[in-house]
Amino acid sequence: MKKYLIVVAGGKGVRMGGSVPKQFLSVKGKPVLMRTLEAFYSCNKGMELIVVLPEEQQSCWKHLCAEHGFHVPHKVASGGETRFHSVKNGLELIPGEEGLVGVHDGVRPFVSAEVIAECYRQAESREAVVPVIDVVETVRRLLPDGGSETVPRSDYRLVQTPQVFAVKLLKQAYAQDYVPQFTDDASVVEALGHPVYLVPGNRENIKLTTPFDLKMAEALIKD
Ligand SMILES: Nc1ccn([C@@H]2O[C@H](COP(=O)(O)OP(=O)(O)OP(=O)(O)O)[C@@H](O)[C@H]2O)c(=O)n1
Ligand SMILES: C[C@](O)(CO)[C@H](O)COP(=O)(O)O
Repeated sequence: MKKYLIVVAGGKGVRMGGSVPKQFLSVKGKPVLMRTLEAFYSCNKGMELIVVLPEEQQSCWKHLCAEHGFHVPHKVASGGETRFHSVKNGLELIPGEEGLVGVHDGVRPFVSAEVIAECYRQAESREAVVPVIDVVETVRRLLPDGGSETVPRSDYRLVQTPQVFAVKLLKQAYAQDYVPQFTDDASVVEALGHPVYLVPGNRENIKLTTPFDLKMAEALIKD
């Protein structure tokens, strides 16, 4: 079955701050986005990769690829106003309705080969698959009166990417109008009434969101 991956890197990185877009930040000598693409390419060289980047960053990306001798084949789509709009732009580069498509955050370079394989494998029958991890701390919910209460953490999971779907289903989902509750792809698919199947993610698969996460990233790289 044909496999696609949309790697979204069209955000502003406000929480990371700094002048270099976070997907281009160097972690142990290599830009984060290259590490992310390599994680998928080393698993499956036949997967078609689509990178979504803000238009104004695309020439910088081209230069970085030349500078690092980066030859993982990929197409480039333009970033949108929100993650939803960026995914939608990436989907436009996928012809027809056959196959499976994953959506992955460009700033999650530590996804494991096992998680990638399992997400795509389960999507063949489930059509909508999301990797999640357990919550390892106690969770409190804030109450309207200003107080708070502990909630059962076993009722919750933390959501990662890649989220993998049947192409036909994801295209149908992204034809809906945007609402701010669409914070990931599963929420867009669920709005159609389609169930989402959960598989175990890997704890290292952090989203590089703040400067602290960069320190974690440096520590996670073995080479
Ligand atoms: N308009 C947007 C917004 C986000 N993303 C991507 O979605 C992923 C997850 O988003 P997040 O980590 O929240 O990135 P930013 O939106 O860039 O971060 P911030 O909210 O701090 O600005 C990132 O790879 C980001 O580039 C995107 O492609 N297009
Ligand atoms: C898609 C996502 O990575 C799942 O955890 C996450 O929702 C993206 O982060 P954002 O801050 O909502 O853009």
